Amino acid sequence: MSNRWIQPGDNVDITNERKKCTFDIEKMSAFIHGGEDKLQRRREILEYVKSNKSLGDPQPIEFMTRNERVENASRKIVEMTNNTDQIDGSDFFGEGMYYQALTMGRDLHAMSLHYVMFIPTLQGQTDDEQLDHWLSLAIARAIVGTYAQTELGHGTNLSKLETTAHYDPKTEEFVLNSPTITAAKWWPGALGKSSNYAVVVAQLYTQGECKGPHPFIVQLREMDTHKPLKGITLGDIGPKLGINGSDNGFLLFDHVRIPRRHMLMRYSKVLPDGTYIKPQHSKLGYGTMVFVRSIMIKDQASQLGAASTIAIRYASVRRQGEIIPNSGEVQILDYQTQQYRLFPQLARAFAFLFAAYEIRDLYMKVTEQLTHGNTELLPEIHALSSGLKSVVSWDTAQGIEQCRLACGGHGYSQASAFPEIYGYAVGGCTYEGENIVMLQQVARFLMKAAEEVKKGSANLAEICAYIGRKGEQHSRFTSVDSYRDEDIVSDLEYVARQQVFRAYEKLRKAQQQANSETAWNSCSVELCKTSRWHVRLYLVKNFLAKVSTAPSDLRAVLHDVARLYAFDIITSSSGNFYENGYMREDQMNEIREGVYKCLHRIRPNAVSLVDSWDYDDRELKSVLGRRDGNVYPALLEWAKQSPLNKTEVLPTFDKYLGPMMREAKSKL
Ligand SMILES: CC/C=C\C/C=C\C/C=C\C/C=C\C/C=C\C/C=C/C(=O)SCCNC(=O)CCNC(=O)[C@H](O)C(C)(C)COP(=O)(O)OP(=O)(O)OC[C@H]1O[C@@H](n2cnc3c(N)ncnc32)[C@H](O)[C@@H]1OP(=O)(O)O
Ligand SMILES: Cc1cc2nc3c(=O)[nH]c(=O)nc-3n(C[C@H](O)[C@H](O)[C@H](O)COP(=O)(O)OP(=O)(O)OC[C@H]3O[C@@H](n4cnc5c(N)ncnc54)[C@H](O)[C@@H]3O)c2cc1C
Repeated sequence: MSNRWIQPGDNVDITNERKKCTFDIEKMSAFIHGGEDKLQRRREILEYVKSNKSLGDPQPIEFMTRNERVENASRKIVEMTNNTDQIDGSDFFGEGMYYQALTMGRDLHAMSLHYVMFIPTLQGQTDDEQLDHWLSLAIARAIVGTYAQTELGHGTNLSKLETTAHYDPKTEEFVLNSPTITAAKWWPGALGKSSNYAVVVAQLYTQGECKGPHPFIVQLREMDTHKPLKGITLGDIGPKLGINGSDNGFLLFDHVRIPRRHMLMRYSKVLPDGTYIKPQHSKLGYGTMVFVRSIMIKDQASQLGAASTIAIRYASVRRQGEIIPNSGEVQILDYQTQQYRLFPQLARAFAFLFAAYEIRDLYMKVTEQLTHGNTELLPEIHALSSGLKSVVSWDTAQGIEQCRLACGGHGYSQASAFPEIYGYAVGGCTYEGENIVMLQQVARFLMKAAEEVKKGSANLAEICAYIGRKGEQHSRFTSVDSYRDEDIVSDLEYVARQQVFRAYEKLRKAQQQANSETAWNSCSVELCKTSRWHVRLYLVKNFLAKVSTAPSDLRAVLHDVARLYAFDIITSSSGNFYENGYMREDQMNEIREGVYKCLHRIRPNAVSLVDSWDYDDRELKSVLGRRDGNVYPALLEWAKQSPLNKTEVLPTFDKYLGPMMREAKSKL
């Protein structure tokens, strides 16, 4: 089989790995990315990005100051969006995200929120007339916007946001105000210096009543000078753990007046006389968050896939220590511990990517239904997107860190790209809803389903139908080889169902002794566990189902990866499976052996599996993970670019170290 990843001059070890591959990598890449046509488009976009020198960085961004990063990112995003004819703009999830990943990397930029939240909010929250006016301006880039919801004092609890929008029927205007310091908007991406417009979420007051948080479109800066408008104070919030190419900002209003029609009125409205028309569903205004939570799953999968690619490629070229004395140093990928550390990360990346396709499809279905006023699927998409966002971003952050550790000392260098990948991805545990909080949203959905089952209703959504099933009393497991996909699912369903009812009963008892909010809090650890099991079950089920749709010659290797994902979950929570004698220790030990078998089977294909994800060096931006495996000379070249190496002797020698040593010597 030809292998496009092998080229002359490559490291011998990585080339030998590629020669061992037992499947068609191009076919696997096409399966991973949704078909041959999609793969072909990726290659075309990559060629374009490589050919346009203005889309590149003048030096690795790790060596830039924050100001240089912000400037470099702004230059590139303008160049990138000058050339959107290179992609199918309607395919944000595929071509849009890939084009931006290749060009912008993981540092974010002046327009990240413009594309991820500002435009989607205009699309989702405006009425037809407003859409006509604002969308064309935003798409043409005549205005640059962000999404300003979180405040210094409140991010999670939206009902307590303090920014106010009082309606004045005399002038038909809203008056935006930040009555306290804690009302300052804080965090919105590109708010500090880049955006001149924002969707601002504020408490709407009309006819003397507060109607809760609503979105408004607000001009922040003068069009020509870019100076803040009167009554508006704003700026950058300073450096962060990651995404330092983005000017996340703060914003305060001092009685700023905006026209009535700047309230986004697709769902809620304020009429000229101040009459409030409420939305058909109270959470329709939260739609943009659901959208971002849904697209985050793919983004996170892609970060974990990248980390796995870097670590697995590096482990194939790094030789250290011997397994058999005096037989030569081995590739560190041959150590079982290394495989145990890395292959489950790759398996997770697959599981998350395949779930991302599902949530995208569900999101599109919900959007279509909403155009007909049908809100039936809102609770389901809210629960699934919240749950996946939480579990996936957590596992991704832990997985990236494992990949870094697995690369030893070089993993700690920014040359590896791990610090940047981690800094970028771990933000996902917090933004779009803090993970623990979002898990509790899932739990609300699950507790309602449990209540339905207790009442004898069989009318459960497919996603939680397992809660209503009787299920087996004992695992059907007899041997790893005969452990069928449906048995694996059935075992996970057992544990997930047990956990649902354990939390349900605990909550019910607590509610008999306290009010429902206090009761909820006293059960919230168990409730979060319930949500995690629900999501893990979903991920395993979906992964196995997706593998069954793969071309037949890819199924064996993918099945090993999917089983590793499932076995790893089962064995790392063995206690849950022993409960009520559902599984025996000898069965669990066999599944543990199954993990090692999977590692052994995946080993020869490991490099080719990560190659199949089709990351170009341009996207990985990692010296350790480079395609050709020539890591050591590249590390030396990378280090030479450090600004500290511009001169042989730093001023610090004349100022501090030189005098110190001279003085010490003179005293000897
Ligand atoms: C050029 C770029 C191209 C490509 C980019 C590539 C990739 C992009 C990928 C990633 C993004 C990259 C960069 C962006 C980086 C960062 C952006 C970050 C933005 C932000 O963070 S914006 C701010 C987000 N904020 C939050 O998420 C706040 C979290 N809080 C909440 O959501 C709610 O307050 C909370 C916690 C859900 C509670 O809400 P509330 O108090 O109002 O409700 P209740 O608890 O009383 O519940 C009532 C009821 O309503 C249900 N519900 C809640 N939310 C929803 C919803 N959204 N939809 C449907 N239903 C909802 C809830 O479950 C209850 O139901 P019940 O009564 O149980 O039936
Ligand atoms: C990188 C990044 C980018 C961001 N971009 C934007 C943006 O563009 N626009 C924007 O508006 N916002 C943005 N945010 C803000 C982000 O949405 C919030 O930080 C997030 O929603 C969490 O809210 P919080 O900061 O108030 O956390 P808090 O709610 O204060 O969380 C602190 C702790 O309290 C716990 N906690 C809070 N409430 C509960 C509860 N009810 N039950 C149990 N535990 C609870 C949490 O679990 C957490 O452990 C961004 C944040 C980051 C980190």
